[in-house]
Amino acid sequence: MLTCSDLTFAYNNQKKFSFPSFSCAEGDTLLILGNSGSGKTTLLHLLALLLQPSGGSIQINKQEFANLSPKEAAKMRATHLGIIYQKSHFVSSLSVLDNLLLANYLADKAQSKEQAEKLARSLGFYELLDKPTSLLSGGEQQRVSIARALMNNPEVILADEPTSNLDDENCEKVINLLENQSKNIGASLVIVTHDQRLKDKFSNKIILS
Ligand SMILES: Nc1ncnc2c1ncn2[C@@H]1O[C@H](COP(=O)(O)OP(=O)(O)OP(=O)(O)O)[C@@H](O)[C@H]1O
Repeated sequence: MLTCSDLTFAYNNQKKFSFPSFSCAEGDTLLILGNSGSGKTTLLHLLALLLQPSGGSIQINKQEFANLSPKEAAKMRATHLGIIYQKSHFVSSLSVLDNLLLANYLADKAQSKEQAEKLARSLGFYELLDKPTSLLSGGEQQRVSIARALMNNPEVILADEPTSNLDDENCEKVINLLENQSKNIGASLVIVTHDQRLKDKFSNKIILS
């Protein structure tokens, strides 16, 4: 269970944010909606422990994640969170398989080729495992990014605009994959989006203004 209460953040004196409190249970999905500039990416970066809040609390299964040192935050991010960024940020000199195994390595976990192959099968890119990531299409990169976020069976998955560049058919496919995979491992899925196609699909949502 992810619970955030009274989170505040300021880039400077002019740009201050007070976010609504919310929670997202295991296997559930939370949408963070809002217009451009409303603070969606800022909130996602707070949840990803890339920014530090000026106040409030971020808890995963009652453990506090706000106000960690940068070193602790990096460790917690690698072990408890799976992040799907808008851009994939793969290591282009490595194969798809090695990019997946890197997620294990960065979390100090044993590298599980078995887990990578299982995810590749269920996300439909098994035949790409030995390819360099530089040869992947946009849709393939997205599926590999989802698999990479799942490699360590995280408690929370954060997805930044996962459908923004997709047509209706692929939007539906990617959301279903994300939802099913998160449910499979009992993770809380948080999706930041301004994609209006998603807004009626989930009941748990917050709208930033
Ligand atoms: N490093 C920064 N320093 C100062 N202001 C910033 C910084 N980063 C973002 N902002 C401002 O904070 C506000 C929220 O930005 P944020 O990127 O969180 O919005 P968003 O809702 O994700 O927008 P979009 O949908 O366009 O990506 C914007 O007005 C932005 O200009």
